[in-house]
Amino acid sequence: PAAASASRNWKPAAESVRREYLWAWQHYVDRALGADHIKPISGGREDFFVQGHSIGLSLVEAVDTLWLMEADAEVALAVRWIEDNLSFDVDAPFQVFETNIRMVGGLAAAYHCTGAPRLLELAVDVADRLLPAFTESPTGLPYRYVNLATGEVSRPETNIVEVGTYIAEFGVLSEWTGDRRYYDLAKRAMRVVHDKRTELGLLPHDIHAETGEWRNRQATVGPPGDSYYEYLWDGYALFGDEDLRRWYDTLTDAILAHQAERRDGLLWFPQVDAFTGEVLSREQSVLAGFYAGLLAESGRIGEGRAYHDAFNTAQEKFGVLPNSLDYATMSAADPGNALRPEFADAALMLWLATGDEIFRERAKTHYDNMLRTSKTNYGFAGLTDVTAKPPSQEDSCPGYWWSEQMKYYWLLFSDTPRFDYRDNYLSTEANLLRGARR
Ligand SMILES: O=C1NC[C@H](CO)[C@@H](O)[C@@H]1O
Ligand SMILES: [Ca+2]
Repeated sequence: PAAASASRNWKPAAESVRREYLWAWQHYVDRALGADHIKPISGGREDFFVQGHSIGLSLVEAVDTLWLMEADAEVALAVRWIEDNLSFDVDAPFQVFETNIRMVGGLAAAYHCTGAPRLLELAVDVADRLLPAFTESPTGLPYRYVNLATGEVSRPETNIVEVGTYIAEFGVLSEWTGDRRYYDLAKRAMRVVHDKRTELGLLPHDIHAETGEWRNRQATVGPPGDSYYEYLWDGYALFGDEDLRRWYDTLTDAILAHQAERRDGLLWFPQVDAFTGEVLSREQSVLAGFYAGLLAESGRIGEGRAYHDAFNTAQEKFGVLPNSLDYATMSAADPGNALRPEFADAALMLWLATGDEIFRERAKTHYDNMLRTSKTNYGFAGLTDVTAKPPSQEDSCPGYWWSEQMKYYWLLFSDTPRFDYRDNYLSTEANLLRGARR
């Protein structure tokens, strides 16, 4: 990357990230191998998708991170576990969105990095088990749940994230297998949502998969709006689909016109009524912070910088960002932090887009604060209150921790030869679907 300014020596930071990750990985292998989650304080195991039946979520999420860190023995162990143990023939309803971004995406990224054929077979296997959610829907908007063994679909009360966050994972499956069904089904759902935008060009976030009717009035760039917008741009960036770019630009122009607010020189994105533009809430989920990176990736660099500046003001105040803050009062609306990665996600995207060292500095602060507050007996723990002294931990470590922030820090600090810094793609779960240099 064209790091214009003379940058500091980032090697020690990169070595710290790799050391801490492999330390946590070893505890997962020793105490929770095959579990969806390790419980980092007690060393216990925890299920994510289906209570009582883990499918190795954290392991699948870790493969491409381990590979980028050149931890090849650990990659071999993880791939071997998947080849020997992973089966999606589970008679239970799985959430289609989470299963896609984590398992389809995790397996596709592992295949992209290692080339192990079983990984692609399993990505296709689980994607095929998700398809009834799309093909059974009268509108093309997928149901929220599908039974992976029987194909029974359920829960049509859904949202634009859970109907519109598939094109990256489904698109590479279509590219790698030649079967266009995945791409076409993912794109159709995105078109339905775009075509239902309001007069202002805004989108409410809740929708019904059977009637196609909006179920609320509020628009947000946070959950459950966020990755719908992200994947419009990503579908263009990955596959050159001009429809997706046009839909993205139409909706983004409307967001910048009606859903942005400058306050005390900082740029924020309040929740607004999609039909009238009235501001409904100035709470800002920490998950919305990814949007600073998306704006920068998609040519709105000034706005991307400004939004990251806003979240950085909050990081400077809180140390560890709360799950949700109210930017009118800069107070913690939800004082927990479930090890959310979005600030680091956006820092990486902004650094790749600008080469500006400030984003590496901000990500280093994010890492240092996480290390100081979340590290515990057998790994890294979410926090129940970032404002407590010291912040109070909870016995949980989410699957995305293994795929997201530690990978972002590693890519920002290591300059690893295994990553193409000029031509790459990381999904909303940070799954590497383009740019692995084997
Ligand atoms: O898009 C996502 N939303 C929620 C998680 C991280 O906060 C993660 O699963 C992913 O980044
Ligand atoms: Ca994301």
